[in-house]
Amino acid sequence: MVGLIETIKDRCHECYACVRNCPVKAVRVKNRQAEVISDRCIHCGNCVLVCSQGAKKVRDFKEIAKQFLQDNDKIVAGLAPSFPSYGNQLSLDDWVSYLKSLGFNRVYEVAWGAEMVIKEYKKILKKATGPVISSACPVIVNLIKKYYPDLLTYLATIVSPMKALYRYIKKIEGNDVKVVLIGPCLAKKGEFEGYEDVVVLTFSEIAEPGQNSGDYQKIITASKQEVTDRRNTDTIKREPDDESRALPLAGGLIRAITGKCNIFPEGYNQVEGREKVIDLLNSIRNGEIKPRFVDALFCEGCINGVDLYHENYFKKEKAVFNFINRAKDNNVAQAKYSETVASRISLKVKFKEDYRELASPGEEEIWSILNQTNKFTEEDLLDCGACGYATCWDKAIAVYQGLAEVEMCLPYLINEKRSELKEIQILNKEMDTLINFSCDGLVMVSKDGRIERVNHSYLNMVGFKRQDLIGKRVEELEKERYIYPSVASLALKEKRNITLVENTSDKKRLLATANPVFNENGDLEWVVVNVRNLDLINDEKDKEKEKLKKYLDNAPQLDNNPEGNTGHIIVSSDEMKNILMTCRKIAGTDSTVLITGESGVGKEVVARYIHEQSPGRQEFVKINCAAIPESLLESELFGYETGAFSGAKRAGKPGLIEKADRGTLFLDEIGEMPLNMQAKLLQVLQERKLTRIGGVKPVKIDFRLIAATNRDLRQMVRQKYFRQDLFYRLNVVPLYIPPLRKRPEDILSLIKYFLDQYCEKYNKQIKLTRDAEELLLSYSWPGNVRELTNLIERLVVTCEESFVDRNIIIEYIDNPEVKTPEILINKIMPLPEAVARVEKKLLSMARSKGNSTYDMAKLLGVNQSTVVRKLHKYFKQ
Ligand SMILES: Nc1ncnc2c1ncn2[C@@H]1O[C@H](COP(=O)(O)OP(=O)(O)OP(=O)(O)O)[C@@H](O)[C@H]1O
Repeated sequence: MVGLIETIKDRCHECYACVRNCPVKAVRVKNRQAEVISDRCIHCGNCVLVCSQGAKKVRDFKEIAKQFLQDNDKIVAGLAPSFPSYGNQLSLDDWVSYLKSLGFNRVYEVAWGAEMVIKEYKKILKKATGPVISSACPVIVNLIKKYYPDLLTYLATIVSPMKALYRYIKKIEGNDVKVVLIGPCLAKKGEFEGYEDVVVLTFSEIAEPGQNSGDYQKIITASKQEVTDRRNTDTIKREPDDESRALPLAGGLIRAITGKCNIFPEGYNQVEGREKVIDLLNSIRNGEIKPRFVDALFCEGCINGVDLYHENYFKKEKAVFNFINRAKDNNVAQAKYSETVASRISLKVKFKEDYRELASPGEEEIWSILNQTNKFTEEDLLDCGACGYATCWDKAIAVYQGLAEVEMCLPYLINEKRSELKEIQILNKEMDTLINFSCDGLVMVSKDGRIERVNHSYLNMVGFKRQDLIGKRVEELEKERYIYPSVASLALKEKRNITLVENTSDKKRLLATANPVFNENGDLEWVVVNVRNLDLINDEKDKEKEKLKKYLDNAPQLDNNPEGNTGHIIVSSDEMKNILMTCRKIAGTDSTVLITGESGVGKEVVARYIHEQSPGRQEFVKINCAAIPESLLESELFGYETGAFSGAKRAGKPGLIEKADRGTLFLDEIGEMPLNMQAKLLQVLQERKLTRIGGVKPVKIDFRLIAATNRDLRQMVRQKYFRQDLFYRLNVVPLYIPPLRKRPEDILSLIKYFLDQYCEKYNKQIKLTRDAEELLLSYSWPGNVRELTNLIERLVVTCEESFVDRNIIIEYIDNPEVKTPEILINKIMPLPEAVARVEKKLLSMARSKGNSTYDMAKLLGVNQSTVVRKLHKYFKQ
């Protein structure tokens, strides 16, 4: 069913003013739009008045009125007695002239209907003893029908003045007449809904009827002379009486009936305005008062109806009094009014109850709704009223009843948005970091061809400053031959990936690939361009590369290493060189780094390297999450305030995180951190603030976090042992350190380095033979660099020989696997030797699987005697 008041989609911006101001909560918020529920609405129009966005639209009957005027010869208007208050306060003469210029045959004052109705009230009040509530205001009628059905018997069964006039017009003008009633009230429109021969318009609607239908403004300025001929020509014996014309003023009806006003508690009561009306109805319902008659108006008099609401009240009141006192020229002959006809018209009406009860939830259901917006205790119920409901409890009930949405809670939304914003800001920062530290040039171009983002590498390549490029059109740069041909411009035109060589004004050649990015509707949004300096790619002697090589050859010193094994970081493999290069690139930022790799590969060494490379960073604070007992971890990390718990030091203590302020916090073995601590750490990372145990004031901290683990964190996230949100927060710059066996180039450099170190330390002279080196090279190093340093130290300390060969080394490697080292072919060797190695390896594998030489023979697909022979050959068994 189409309601009288609709919401204009998209104009509604969730301010909930209509929810707040609807006296009967007939506004439902659905999909973030506040819509009026027509069968709960009482047509008071408050929602229309309070909506600052103009999102509430009252159904338009202007078209029907226009149709009446076009199609009918017989059309009359009824003008409500509040007309003097409207706009420029035209006289009755002017209104009649104007309406006739629109095509109306005759104009009736609704005051005639009021006169009929007043007579009827006088009649029934002579007899009635119990409460009689006036039914002249359709909002009051709707309110009682829908929300006070128990008071329906008190509602006067008399039609409103407008309806009385309508019945009179039909009688006097004939059934084929069409009627347009004009007044300030929205509810009157609803009162006549479903009628085919009558519509109700407001003063504003008739004063601005649209282009070709008369001109209200002209009438305002026209001289009386010009419009005289358009006046009513019917003669009447008298005008409506003053009381009827004063009906739109507060207490108008009671004054007309009794000649006095507001004489409660003697039995007659006058009540206007929504709060007072509702109080009065509640009091009657509860038996607290029993007035004989109530003149009830929902607005403060009809002169305060929705169409007149914004005008000054006293100006409006004065205008009506002036009209009654003939202060203006109102000598227009009135439409025909016959008292005999009027006296024969029935003014009776029957009102039907229209009460619809809503489901009421139990306490448990209400709390479960409240929980959804983080309200778990009474203290969480702020009752701020921002959602339109006076209390959080009322709002939860409205949610249950389908009138409100859970998310309508402003404090909750603000909190959510705040964290979202923080998240976005962090993501943005992280994205900037990634973009800026990419070696490739990156450019983001909007769909209208303007450069929106560029990274440092790109600026270096093209030799422009950021401000010279941002907002510039790629086509312009192409035209001016700064960067040409433009791959972005081409991709924008052709909407596909394109790679080409761009030239710059300083004669550089750039290999540029443009990738168009489309939105979900398939429309082009941006073009992202990836750029590499072609000259650098091609030039082997490129300065950058030389610089890099030089740098890596003279790797910097590390200090403050608790294991005390190394002063250097030794790298020879390309993998490790690349890792160090990334470390240097990110050193200047505060991006979080996650270092993964097997135990002993050098994760801590790399973490310290990043710290050393970071300019201005103060302490390097290392926390081994696996080493601190769970019960102490929180106080160690966060510190505590004086007397935070029994046994706490009297003076309190800063935590390790606080100690890392302006430095680097290295969380080793992060995978071992308990889940509850993970949540707390996440909060610190998000807010960059921490609160000591027992403290209330958060302390701001600025640190770079480097986390390391040898566990598979992704797998742990899947198994719910590790928080996904924390994982993403840590995995901003992921660094994976490969195991030593995957980078044999590092093995020999490390052996040489540690041999020199320990020989010097223990004053020894030891050299490794070639086959000893080969054995170490082919060993799988399950304990990685740590195992290597230990082995070398043990060797130097305990070995008496100056030349250590393969057989000696075997004794130092207690892992049985080494005795059958992994087949690693990194050099040409005699075929028999290679065959022997393979056979030995296969035999040892078969021996670990099979229980007997027969089993081994089966596994290897040879005779048992062959197995015995080969075992003897290789293992002397
Ligand atoms: N590239 C390297 N150059 C010199 N020494 C290294 C290198 N990599 C590791 N080390 C040494 O190996 C030992 C282990 O390194 P580190 O503690 O950094 O490994 P890790 O991967 O963090 O170990 P864990 O898994 O126990 O945390 C240390 O003594 C360290 O100095």
